[in-house]
Amino acid sequence: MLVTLEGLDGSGKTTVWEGLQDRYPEATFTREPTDDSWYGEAVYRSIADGDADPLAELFLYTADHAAHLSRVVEPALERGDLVISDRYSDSRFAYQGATLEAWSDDAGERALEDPLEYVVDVHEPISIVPELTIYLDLDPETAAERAGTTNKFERAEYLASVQENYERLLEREPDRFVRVDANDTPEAVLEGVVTALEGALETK
Ligand SMILES: Nc1ncnc2c1ncn2[C@@H]1O[C@H](COP(=O)(O)OP(=O)(O)OP(=O)(O)O)[C@@H](O)[C@H]1O
Ligand SMILES: Cc1cn([C@H]2C[C@H](O)[C@@H](COP(=O)(O)O)O2)c(=O)[nH]c1=O
Repeated sequence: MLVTLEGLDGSGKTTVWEGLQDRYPEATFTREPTDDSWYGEAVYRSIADGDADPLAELFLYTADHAAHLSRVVEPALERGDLVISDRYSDSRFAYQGATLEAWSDDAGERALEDPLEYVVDVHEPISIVPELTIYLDLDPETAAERAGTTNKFERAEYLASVQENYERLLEREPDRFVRVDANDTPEAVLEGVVTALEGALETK
């Protein structure tokens, strides 16, 4: 079963992902962007470039996703593992959807009518939809504060448009997403996530 953790920068995904490793020692834990491939390295170069081309950046992230799927996710699912990924396709839908929304304002004829839908469509033939996605819900100001504004995405204004996109995704697929309040203590957030995960494992 493929389970993904999503939310704004600083919402606590990595803290939860690390906490889950003690609870589910047999599971495969992975992340996007990948941190052990040249595809992931290319993505991190793009993140560090405040002037990166937004469309090129989308396809760098998507290339990293394709390699992540074929090298890590699919083999683990074929073994029957529980796979838990810290970020996955929804991050692209929400983040690159927001970046491309801003880009479209000045793109003239190249403007995308609905950037989020465009990014979803790019993934449709190549990706695997998670069975459960846990959304750690936190307001953009607290998220930016917790994240410490270390990269170009971690600004409250940008995160507000990312949050709007996440809300659209939750509305589209209410059965796949479970919302967990990320304002709680780290321990309470982890318990909320474990409860959601146990529920999904039971109905499997
Ligand atoms: N529930 C919580 N309450 C308060 N602080 C938290 C909570 N969870 C995590 N933090 C703190 O917030 C910061 C960001 O947490 P974390 O790295 O887990 O977030 P993230 O969602 O993975 O961020 P990013 O997407 O930027 O990697 C860390 O300093 C972490 O200790
Ligand atoms: C997978 C993915 C990530 N991002 C952004 C979100 C973060 O600001 C950075 C790095 O992620 P991390 O979890 O903080 O290490 O990349 C993105 O814009 N699109 C994506 O698909």
